[in-house]
Amino acid sequence: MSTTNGTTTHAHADPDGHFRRKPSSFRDTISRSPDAKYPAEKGRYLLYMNFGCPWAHRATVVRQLKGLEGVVEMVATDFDLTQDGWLFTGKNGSAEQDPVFGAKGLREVYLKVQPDYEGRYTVPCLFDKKTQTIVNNESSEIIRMFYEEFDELIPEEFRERNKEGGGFFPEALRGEIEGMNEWVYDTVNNGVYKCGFATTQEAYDANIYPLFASLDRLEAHLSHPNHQPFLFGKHITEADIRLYTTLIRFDAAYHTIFQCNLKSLRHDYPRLHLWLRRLYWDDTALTRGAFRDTTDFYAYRYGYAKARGRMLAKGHEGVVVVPAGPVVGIEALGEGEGLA
Ligand SMILES: N[C@@H](CCC(=O)N[C@@H](CS)C(=O)NCC(=O)O)C(=O)O
Repeated sequence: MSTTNGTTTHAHADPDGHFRRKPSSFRDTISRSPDAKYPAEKGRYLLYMNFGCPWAHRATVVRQLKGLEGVVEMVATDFDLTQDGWLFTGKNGSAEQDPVFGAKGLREVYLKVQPDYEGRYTVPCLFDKKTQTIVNNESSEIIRMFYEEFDELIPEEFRERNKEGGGFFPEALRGEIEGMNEWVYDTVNNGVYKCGFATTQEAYDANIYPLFASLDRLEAHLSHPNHQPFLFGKHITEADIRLYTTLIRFDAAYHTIFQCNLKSLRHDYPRLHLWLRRLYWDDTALTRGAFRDTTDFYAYRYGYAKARGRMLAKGHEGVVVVPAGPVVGIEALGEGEGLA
């Protein structure tokens, strides 16, 4: 985090060239219990998000998968991240202005809630309209609240306990899902940022190979009969949701703009690619188009191109990080493909 002209801006890499994501600040919980500090209530909570951010995407896709559209309000900022943070502009899917405070941007919302707040003004951000506080701005926790805590307020078929397979975070698979979350977060979800925001060759090289080792590991994981069509079998779980929001951005933005280009998903990972296409194109009762509806490729191309440009312009003008890929410079000719 740095301050220029009294304006808080977003830092990328630390002085050693490595990007390190800072922990989220608001960590309260909404609960199904009526006497909780934040009880689940229809219309009480609001999710600030935008269509570019993969962490916000986790929350928007779960909100739609759970049928929570009429229960938790959603307000989009513009996906164009400015010097002043996320803004309400009326463009790029954004609301004209913040519906609660009439704020022009998300920073103002954070500062209304906590005037001495010094963290980042991030999406997703789950806001309580009744007490005018931010309940939580950590996507991994917001999605878990969405799985179960609002279940009394939605139709029977969307409730976790009524789902064959036990829902998005089933008891029997918790250990395995948590295990996968850990390495996928570090090397894939956040790994792409560590490559794209690296400002030294050393930082990029330290992260690009672990990223592709993890994609290879995921490809191998999907070859197991118990791991099809989804990562843990017949039912979509949290592991699928958390992987989707990164992989749907992969070829469009991370491969090109963040230099994660040893391989592409569409040409080099047939199982992962099929897994991704199935989620994106599904219109059955399983997802009702939730993955596709919450996906916006232009937001990814624009948002990451701008973010990397801004990073280089801010004191890193001379930086050259040489991309590692493609791993094969040019494919060899096959039998009979030569000119002679
Ligand atoms: N740990 C957070 C990360 C959220 C996050 O980093 N969001 C980014 C957008 S992708 C953001 O709002 N950045 C604004 C900024 O840094 O000013 C989560 O998973 O919810």
